[in-house]
Amino acid sequence: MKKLKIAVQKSGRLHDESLALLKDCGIYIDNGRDQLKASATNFPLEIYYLRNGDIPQYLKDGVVDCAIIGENILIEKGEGISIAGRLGFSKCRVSLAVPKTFKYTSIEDLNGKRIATSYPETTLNYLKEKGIEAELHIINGSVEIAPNIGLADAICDIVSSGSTLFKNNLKEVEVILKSEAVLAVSPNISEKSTEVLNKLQFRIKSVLQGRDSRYVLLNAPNDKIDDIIKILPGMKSPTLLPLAEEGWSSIHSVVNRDTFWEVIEELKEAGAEGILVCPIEKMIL
Ligand SMILES: Nc1ncnc2c1ncn2[C@@H]1O[C@H](COP(=O)(O)OP(=O)(O)OP(=O)(O)O)[C@@H](O)[C@H]1O
Ligand SMILES: O=P(O)(O)OC[C@H]1O[C@H](OP(=O)(O)OP(=O)(O)O)[C@H](O)[C@@H]1O
Ligand SMILES: [Mg+2]
Repeated sequence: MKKLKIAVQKSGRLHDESLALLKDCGIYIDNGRDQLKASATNFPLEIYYLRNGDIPQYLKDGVVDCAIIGENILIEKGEGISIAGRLGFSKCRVSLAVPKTFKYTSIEDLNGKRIATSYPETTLNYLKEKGIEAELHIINGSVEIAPNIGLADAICDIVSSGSTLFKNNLKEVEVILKSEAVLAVSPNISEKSTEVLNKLQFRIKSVLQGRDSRYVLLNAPNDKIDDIIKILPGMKSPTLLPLAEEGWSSIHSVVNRDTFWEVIEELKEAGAEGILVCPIEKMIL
């Protein structure tokens, strides 16, 4: 089978979780730490370790078929590259920020100002859309320092927890876009490689659905079953099994990770006992 070429960030914020995702997909990679290229031993996949910022060009040129990349980089320079799926990690936003002392009331306040950024296209497009003209200073890192050293009046950069802005006496004033890691696909991918990509995507989806869900098992007296089942959605409907003790049953179901504490409280109130919550490795709907 033809090998699918996938780009993964060589080092940085996306690297570890990208490899963990492939591992959870059951893909084993023959790895030397400083290798630029590696092969999976049990799946037709070749991994290219590249810089996140360089990956769009490799996708456009068809050097790689697909990539795990920050969505914000695709928005900046990924024209023509499609997104096959969102991966749920490296969540952040690209925002405009100004010094805390700047009396900011609206985007109009940035007219004629100097803005430092590593994302010139994203910044310019946003300003253009709002009818604002500003002078851009393109820098590759430590953008948040620019206002403090007199290089710019404002910045446009990645914000996650906000602690870098806070440490540099800046405040976020406009969110331009939200981003997370995505699976991006080259416009030049071949039909044969698309077949492998579809298999990979199926595995990724099963892993992500599993990560988002919890398997819940509980015991309940039979006269409480109807009330409990109303609380539990399940994949199709909850599983119901009789316990050895007469008049009792075991109920199994799948609950969303983000809501399961609330669901557990409701279940207890409805008469559930001995509740177990287990992780799900893969979930295929
Ligand atoms: N603080 C953060 N919190 C969450 N996600 C982030 C954060 N900073 C960056 N990201 C996301 O992770 C991606 C990679 O960031 P990182 O700083 O590791 O590399 P980079 O500077 O974009 O790239 P390169 O690999 O080219 O050096 C970004 O494009 C963004 O999508
Ligand atoms: O809101 P926060 O949680 O503080 O995160 C935001 C910071 O994270 C990123 O930098 P990173 O740590 O990746 O350093 P880099 O500039 O070397 O890429 C980004 O460029 C911001 O500076
Ligand atoms: Mg960074």
